[in-house]
Amino acid sequence: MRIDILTLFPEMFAGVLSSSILGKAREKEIVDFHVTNFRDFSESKHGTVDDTPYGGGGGMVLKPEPLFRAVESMAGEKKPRVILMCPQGVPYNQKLAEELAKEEHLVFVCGHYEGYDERIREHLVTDEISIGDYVLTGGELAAMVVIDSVVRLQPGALGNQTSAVEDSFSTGLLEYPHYTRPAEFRGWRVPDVLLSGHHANIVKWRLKESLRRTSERRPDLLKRLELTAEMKKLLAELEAEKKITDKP
Ligand SMILES: C[S@@+](CC[C@H](N)C(=O)[O-])C[C@H]1O[C@@H](n2cnc3c(N)ncnc32)[C@H](O)[C@@H]1O
Repeated sequence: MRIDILTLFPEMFAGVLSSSILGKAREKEIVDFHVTNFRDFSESKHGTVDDTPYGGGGGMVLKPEPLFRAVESMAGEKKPRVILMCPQGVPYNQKLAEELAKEEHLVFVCGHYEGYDERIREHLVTDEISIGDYVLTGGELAAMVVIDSVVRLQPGALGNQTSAVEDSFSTGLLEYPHYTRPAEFRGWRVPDVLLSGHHANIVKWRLKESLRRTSERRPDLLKRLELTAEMKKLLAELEAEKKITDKP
């Protein structure tokens, strides 16, 4: 997979793209990152990339020419998916991460200042993504969030460390709790089933705890999920347990 990042602050990416899973994915040639300062594509000799808004008002607006020229310089047989990081975009989630992870080439456009010339939205980008209902100073941190979540889904990126299949959201549920050694710490014991070595019981316990956690923390996720017969049974068990503990 190739990932291009168009930014006015390329230095922000150095640590993130060379560390941990992303750094290893790059070393293993699973992903190829290209970070470009789109100021280099400015038509003005001073490298101007922004201007005041037509109609007046505060803040500066990113001009269309540098970003169009930067994207158009990426000659390739297939047109890349060009993603504008933007608080007005589609809310980002794991489903979208999985969809983007299948692409061969992604281009991230990181904005700054007040916003973009609307023609960038209308005629250059294919997607607009928001990482949440809050406003950042620039699109760089938002792009890093999306890139991290997409790269870790590439085959081989996580090595044999772990699998993304059971992660929260991939299954439609929040993940079950984890424990490691020691089996007892300050009097708090690891659930017996995890020490039992009984694989089928462990699988069942994990599913039940995933359901418990999701129904407690994110009931909205449960509502969207197509429940299997086993899930329904486990949810009924959880409900019965709740009734017992709720008793005065
Ligand atoms: C200060 S913000 C501009 C906000 C804009 N005036 C608005 O109200 O929509 C500057 C840049 O940060 C990025 N940004 C800010 N919040 C974001 C979010 N929640 N998700 C993705 N990108 C964001 C975008 O690239 C945006 O162009």
